[in-house]
Amino acid sequence: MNISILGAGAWGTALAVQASARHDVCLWARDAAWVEQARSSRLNERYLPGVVLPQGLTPTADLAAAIEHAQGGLIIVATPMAGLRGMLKQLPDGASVLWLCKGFEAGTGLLGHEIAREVQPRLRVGILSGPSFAQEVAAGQPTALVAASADAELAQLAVDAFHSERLRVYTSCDPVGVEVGGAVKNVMAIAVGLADGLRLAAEAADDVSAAPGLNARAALITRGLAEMMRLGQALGARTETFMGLSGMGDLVLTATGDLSRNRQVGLLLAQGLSLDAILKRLGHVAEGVYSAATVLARARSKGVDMPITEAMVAVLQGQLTPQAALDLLMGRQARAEH
Ligand SMILES: NC(=O)c1ccc[n+]([C@@H]2O[C@H](COP(=O)([O-])OP(=O)(O)OC[C@H]3O[C@@H](n4cnc5c(N)ncnc54)[C@H](O)[C@@H]3O)[C@@H](O)[C@H]2O)c1
Ligand SMILES: O=P(O)(O)OC[C@H](O)CO
Repeated sequence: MNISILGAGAWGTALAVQASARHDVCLWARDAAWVEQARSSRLNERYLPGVVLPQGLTPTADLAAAIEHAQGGLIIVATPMAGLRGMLKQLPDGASVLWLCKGFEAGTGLLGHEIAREVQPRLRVGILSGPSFAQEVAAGQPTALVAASADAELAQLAVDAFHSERLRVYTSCDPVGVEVGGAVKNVMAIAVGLADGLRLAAEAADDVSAAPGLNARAALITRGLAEMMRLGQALGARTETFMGLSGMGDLVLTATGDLSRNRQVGLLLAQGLSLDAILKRLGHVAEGVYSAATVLARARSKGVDMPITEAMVAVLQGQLTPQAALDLLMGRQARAEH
């Protein structure tokens, strides 16, 4: 199959490396200088250091050629959420496209499938999501993903493109649930990072008496899942999706795995670094930072209560300290669990 991956960050590059073992893969980057360098070095030192780009993978800066290459095949949009709208606008009618980004669009508050419906309704669209750190996928470490689309043939195309003995690809007919899971887990990973970071700071100060520990981590993950499900149900998702790879699976990975950029944001905020300094240090996108406020706005518009998200928005906007956010969550009125 001919596959074009649009966006040569960590995740686009990792999937391109995997797919190029069996398919003819074009990897488009907007930075022509990067393409020149990648063609000669066969490396992506900026976004995925140490991973060799196989010969079956062709880096290109020519977007029209990349789109042409995937005619009758598959286009993967691998930009952050902020780039999805611009990419979809350039794709031809009838193209088969999946995106990898996880979030709500800042400003409009839309999910990917809603953006697609708005800008290019004649595309065949879906999402590829699930618990997956780019570095592990690039290294061939076992991973399971989920391809979600209302178009079952398109989800199957994702299986044909990426399923292998190292990378399992499940299908789902619930794009709404898969997208909500991917967006909300990033915000929850910031929250868990924040709590774990407070614990580390307390250990460094040799006073862990009231610091959040493993109990707090489990509570945030579980109540985070409850928030994710409430919002998903309000937006028309299927409940069982949140028990799957793109819900609980990705929430557990991102909230507890130190490779997560969103978790790192929380850990570093708890150390007292400013958000600007953290984003510079990461050098990669942390979608939860940009979509937290839109998750909250979307939830409020549906009358959905999302207290952890609300506290994270206040921390990210500098209105609450990490400790005050935790105190606020612990001080909420008692209520029934379900
Ligand atoms: N890294 C992972 O392990 C991983 C795994 C699953 C999903 N994701 C999701 O995939 C998306 C991309 O993540 P990443 O890790 O590859 O990011 P990254 O920060 O490593 O790279 C982002 C890439 O997109 C390009 N880009 C940024 N804005 C753009 C725009 N407006 N138009 C075109 N290109 C643009 C950058 O130049 C860069 O090449 C995110 O939404 C992320 O949540 C990442
Ligand atoms: O590094 P993060 O926090 O963007 O998470 C990466 C992936 O979404 C994990 O599935």
